[in-house]
Amino acid sequence: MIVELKNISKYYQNSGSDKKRIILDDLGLAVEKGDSIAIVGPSGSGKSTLLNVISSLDTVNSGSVIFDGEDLSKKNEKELANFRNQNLGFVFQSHHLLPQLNLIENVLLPFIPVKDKKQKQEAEKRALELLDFVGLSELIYQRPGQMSGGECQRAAVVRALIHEPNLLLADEPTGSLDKIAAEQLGDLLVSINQKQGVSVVVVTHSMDLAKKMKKIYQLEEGSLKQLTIGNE
Ligand SMILES: Nc1ncnc2c1ncn2[C@@H]1O[C@H](COP(=O)(O)OP(=O)(O)OP(=O)(O)O)[C@@H](O)[C@H]1O
Repeated sequence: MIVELKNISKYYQNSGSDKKRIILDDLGLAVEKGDSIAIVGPSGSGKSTLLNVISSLDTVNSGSVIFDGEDLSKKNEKELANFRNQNLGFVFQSHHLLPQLNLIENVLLPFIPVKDKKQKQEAEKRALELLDFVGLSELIYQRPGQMSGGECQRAAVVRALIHEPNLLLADEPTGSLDKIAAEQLGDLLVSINQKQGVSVVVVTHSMDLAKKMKKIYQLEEGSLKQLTIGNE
């Protein structure tokens, strides 16, 4: 098991009243090693909140997040930051590549502070392998402005994988892509899961993307219900 959410509740206090707005209600979820999971649900149902709870970027009112057997609520901020750096990769709706850097520089950005020469060389080797894996080898000296939206988003996936995370968390990764680029990105997430052995949790409005994952959960009224249409 990679992550287990146990009895998670999260609410916001409505301003000016005593009423609580419950977002996650005694929710449970298990992410097994090798899983690929889609979370779908209406807008505002709490999908991004749930993803942020998994990564401990957001706090909960009760319940626990267990990652590789460790309870994340026992960690302080610095330990949590280290934990995220070591274990998680993130992809968002926008690629967040820096426009003034070329593709390879963007991907290797996390390694700028690293002093160890060997570690830097290994990162560079891995970056080139991953860029080849996602079909971007030809573009390594291009800047984001010279690349398509789909290419930028695939580059963002490479950047998320550069430090070999166990779990990739993606929030609407195809939200700003056209149909063909979205299809390619979905297929890329599947091959990362199957060939690189990275577990994937993706939040999406797109059933086309969700159906590529092994399991699909619908988030509604604070709870998750597994749908039977996953690709398992
Ligand atoms: N800091 C906050 N204070 C109060 N309410 C909040 C806060 N952050 C989020 N919410 C509410 O929590 C609910 C869940 O938000 P969230 O972004 O997780 O939904 P979502 O399912 O990802 O939505 P979408 O599909 O539209 O992106 C929303 O109704 C939002 O207004």
